[in-house]
Amino acid sequence: MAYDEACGERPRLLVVANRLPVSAKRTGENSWSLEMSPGGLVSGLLGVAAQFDTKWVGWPGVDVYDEVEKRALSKALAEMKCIPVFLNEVFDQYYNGYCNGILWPILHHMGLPQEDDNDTNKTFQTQYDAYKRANRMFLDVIIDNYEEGDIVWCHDYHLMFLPQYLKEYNNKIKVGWFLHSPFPSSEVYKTLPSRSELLRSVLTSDLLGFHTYDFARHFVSTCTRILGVEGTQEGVVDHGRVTRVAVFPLGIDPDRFIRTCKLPEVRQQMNELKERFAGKKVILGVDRLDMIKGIPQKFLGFEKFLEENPNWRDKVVLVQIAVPTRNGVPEYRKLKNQAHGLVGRINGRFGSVTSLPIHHLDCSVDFNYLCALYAIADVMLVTSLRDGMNLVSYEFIACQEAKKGVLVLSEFAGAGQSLGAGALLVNPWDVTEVSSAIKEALNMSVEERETRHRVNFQYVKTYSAKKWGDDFMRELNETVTESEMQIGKTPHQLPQQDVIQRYSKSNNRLIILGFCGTLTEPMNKETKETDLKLNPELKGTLKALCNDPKTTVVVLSRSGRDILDKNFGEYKIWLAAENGMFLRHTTGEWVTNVPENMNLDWVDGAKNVFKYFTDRTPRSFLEASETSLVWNYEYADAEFGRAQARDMLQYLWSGPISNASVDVVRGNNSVEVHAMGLTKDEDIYTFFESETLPSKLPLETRSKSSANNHSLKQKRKVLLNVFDLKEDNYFSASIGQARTDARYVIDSSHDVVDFLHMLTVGVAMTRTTGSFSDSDANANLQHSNGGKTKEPNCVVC
Ligand SMILES: O=P(O)(O)OC[C@H]1O[C@H](O[C@H]2O[C@H](CO)[C@@H](O)[C@H](O)[C@H]2O)[C@H](O)[C@@H](O)[C@@H]1O
Ligand SMILES: O=c1ccn([C@@H]2O[C@H](COP(=O)(O)OP(=O)(O)O)[C@@H](O)[C@H]2O)c(=O)[nH]1
Repeated sequence: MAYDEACGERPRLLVVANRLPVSAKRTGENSWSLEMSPGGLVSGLLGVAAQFDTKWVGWPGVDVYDEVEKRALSKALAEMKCIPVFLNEVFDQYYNGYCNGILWPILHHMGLPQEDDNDTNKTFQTQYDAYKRANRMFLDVIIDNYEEGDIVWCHDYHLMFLPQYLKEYNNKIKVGWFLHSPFPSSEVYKTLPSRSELLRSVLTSDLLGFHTYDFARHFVSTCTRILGVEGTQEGVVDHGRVTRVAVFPLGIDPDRFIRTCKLPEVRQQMNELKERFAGKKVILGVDRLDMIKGIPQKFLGFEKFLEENPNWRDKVVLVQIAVPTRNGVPEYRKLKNQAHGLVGRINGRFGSVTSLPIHHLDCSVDFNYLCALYAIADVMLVTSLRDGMNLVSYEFIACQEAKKGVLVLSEFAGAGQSLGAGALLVNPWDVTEVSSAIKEALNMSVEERETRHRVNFQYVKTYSAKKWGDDFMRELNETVTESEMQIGKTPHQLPQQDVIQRYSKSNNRLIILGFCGTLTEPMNKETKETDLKLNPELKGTLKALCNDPKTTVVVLSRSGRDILDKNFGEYKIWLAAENGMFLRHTTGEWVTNVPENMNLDWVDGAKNVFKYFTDRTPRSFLEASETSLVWNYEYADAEFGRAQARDMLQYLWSGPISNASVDVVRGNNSVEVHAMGLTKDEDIYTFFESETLPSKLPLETRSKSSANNHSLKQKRKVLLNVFDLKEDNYFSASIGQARTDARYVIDSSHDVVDFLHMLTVGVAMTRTTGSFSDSDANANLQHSNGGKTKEPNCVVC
């Protein structure tokens, strides 16, 4: 269902992109002609606009300084729902400079150009300043046109500062950002001066979209490496704030192409073209004349084909439409000369008086003619060296219902991931491979062409631009709703005073405590698992709590039996080692809680991988037990630690744990693998909350561990009865973590010491005076809050 159908009315949308869908050309004083703008971004977005109440904000394609003229052009554009941003004097340094001279090559793995020492008016810094200024100019226009509730969808690398500016202006605006180009590997991105500021700004958006998983993965890993933030399944997490990162492959409006191919005038153009190329197969190329499109590589591949297949020389023609683009950038001007040189060489080598193998046009063509060309071509040749999507490939397929020609497609275009099944994929750098693919395409049987075409045609029909827009908007709305709910769920400080009062009055109490970070003495960067020690300040308090016959104290830890024995041997306490795999009664004997048939074959292999990374990551450490492995890099360099964790997970998934029944938990600063179904740290907080246990198991593992769930439910039932743990009758608190399933938070392990101490004081006072008053509590506690009325029986920290 489309988004608008679900909501009843069309949502208002401001689409903000560098280019408006129409560009103005001055035809006289105060008069303009408006032409369709080139490029896939515009084509793609045109397919989206209908289902929203859309207005476009963007550069109109010309400089206009005179206010009267500005008003006239704005009026003409308003009829097309377009709002101009007049960039004028900023344009050159912003668009030719920072956007297309610096960002574009970086995004496409082409490296930063050398800064020109002689031109002090045009440096990285001046271009960067212009870029920021231009982004502010977009903001100003948006502010003038924004109405409450509008969704603002920013597009592409031209507008990386806009999300931050928008959120600074009004944090409530729903902001999405979509990148139409690829996102590079962090190794390439990190060469960019000002790399962090751009990432930070983009991360203020609610939703970030990319064409492919590769680009999204590069983005997330770049953020983790450069900013030291956390990368998760959902996206990027920074100080508890999640920026959702997702994949939305753009498509086209296929029906527009199918309809156009049926128009009489287009049929007429097709006939003319067929006549013009009678007796020859037509290979078609349609690209902006951009370095990323691999036009020289295409010519070299074609030259090789002609060289090696003399019988084809007068039977094939390559028609290349090279749409002029970004002439203000020196690299593009050089490319034009290079392309012309190659065309001259190849035509000179293989042409004759009456026929030329390459027809190269330095111009754009109108839409109808483009459709006619797509429709009559036998082969479409796309050799991009790197390309966000490449919609030309889609358009060709949409126009080939009758002919069922072959798409030869670069594996480095985003489209390679969607149309790879029906296309012949090539590495454009490999001229021999391109040449062979041309040959294969030209000789392909009708049956094979039909099968390949069917696959791709189905894809192009289904994954349209409309679907792309719907999916992005739906995700944006869901993301915003979820994050609003998350804010509502942020836990409050533990109401210590209230807990103490009710704890004192209760006759049957259960305290469940963690160990590391809860009861341990303060740790430093060098602390190892084996060195963990119970905080000496707690000894007396813990003894008092354990010796109280009305109180049962449990320490539930990830640590192994040895460590717990060493620290708690002298206490009358329950110990649950390895997250409950081993239990020790207050009398001191350990019992195993491991299911008999549990397969632990994976442990040794995984341990080697953990050890490898521990050895190579200074200040990280490994906690290994019989059933679980935890690699902790809390004290390692944050950026390096995260990068290592990611690599480690990749090794683990592809090797030792690929077929094992394990849970993998990616913590803030740790990677944990444990036998499936064991309680994870955070599960204890939800254990008493609801009937569905454990709450956090990933969907795909739930069914496998249903037997385990059943036994957990049983245990829960027993505990609920014994301790009378009604819903409101217990208090769970996590230490210093904002994102938690616990109901409350306690700021630090110091506060845990104070709080546990106060529990014993409360009991003593109640015993001597019969009550524990607010003033008693206030005299002793720094952190206190108002709270509930029922008697608490359970405290989980
Ligand atoms: O506006 P220009 O500087 O003339 O450039 C035209 C567009 O080029 C880029 O297009 C990208 O978007 C397409 C649609 O998502 C995608 O298929 C293609 O692979 C990309 O190169 C650029 O990203 C756009 O902003 C430009 O408008
Ligand atoms: O003379 C032309 C030839 C092509 N196109 C359009 O330009 C877009 C190119 O998009 P693509 O995604 O392939 O690459 P981009 O140019 O955006 O990098 C396609 O929609 C083409 O229909 C155009 O406007 N004029």
